[in-house]
Amino acid sequence: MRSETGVRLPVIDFSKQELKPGSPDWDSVKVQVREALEEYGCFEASFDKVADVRDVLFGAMEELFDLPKQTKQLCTSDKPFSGYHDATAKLLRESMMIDEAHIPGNIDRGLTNILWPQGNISFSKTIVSFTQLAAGLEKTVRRMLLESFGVEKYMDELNDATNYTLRAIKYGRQRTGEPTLGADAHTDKGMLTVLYQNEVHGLEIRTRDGEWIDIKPSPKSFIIMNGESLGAWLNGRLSAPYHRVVTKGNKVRYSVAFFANPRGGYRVKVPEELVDDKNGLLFKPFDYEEYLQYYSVRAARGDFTTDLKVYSNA
Ligand SMILES: O=C(O)CCC(=O)C(=O)O
Ligand SMILES: [Fe+2]
Repeated sequence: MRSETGVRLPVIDFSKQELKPGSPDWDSVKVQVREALEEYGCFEASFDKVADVRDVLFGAMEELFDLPKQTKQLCTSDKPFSGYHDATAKLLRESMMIDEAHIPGNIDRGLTNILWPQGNISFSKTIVSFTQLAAGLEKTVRRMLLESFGVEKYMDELNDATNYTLRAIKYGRQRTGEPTLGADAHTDKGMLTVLYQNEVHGLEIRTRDGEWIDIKPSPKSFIIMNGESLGAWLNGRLSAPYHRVVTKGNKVRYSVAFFANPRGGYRVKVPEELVDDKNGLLFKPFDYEEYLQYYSVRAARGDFTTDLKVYSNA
């Protein structure tokens, strides 16, 4: 976790049994979450339970990406970045993304039944257990943040408006040994991202001082990252960190990105409690999926700089 610059991402412990709202442990973790997101836009969340699914999860990912390309390509979607995306001449990254991944049955319908028409119960079970852990952790972090900004009354509204999207990613082996770009520098567009990876590191985060730091999470940790939509909803009180993936060795890197995104059709609007004479409104209400569409057109041209400060400036 210590990079060449000496900067270390905060590690916050979410494994305590008694992490219940209002408890002393909860209040202490809440303060750490807010400070880490203010400083870095992300942190390492230590969460012992994920160790139970680790081996089967990366086994399932190997099984998925080892399927023939024509099979993977059956998973399609109209939404930007969703469905299957093959590696390109520029990037060794393959990805498979599924929407509303937290709804029981969607993993079967959108993924397993298409990839394995004869069935693959263990694949579905593995992915569903992972999404439940990740969604639980995302809700805990979001509740802490909302409490910390005094706007916890919006928790249920945001829950109803959340589309959890799961993206399984494979960064292929590269034989040159040279550092290779796996994901261009970008900011995540949704509310919060929960990342989990195998033992091959490569994620880098840009600090406020413009330095890139290597992220080397423990096998028992997720990385939690703030997205642009949450920053905008909080009227600019948090911002989304630029990050990229650079792989160096000749081992395959698997990661799972679990995104909490606002559902299409829901207008993301800054709560009135966060706007006053000293804090004027910075972001106009916006529809996340319209914004993602707008961004994806630019990203396809290699422009990853679009952000809500431009798109939705009040
Ligand atoms: O693979 C990773 O660790 C990061 C992936 C990522 O940044 C993304 O999918 O938005
Ligand atoms: Fe990202």
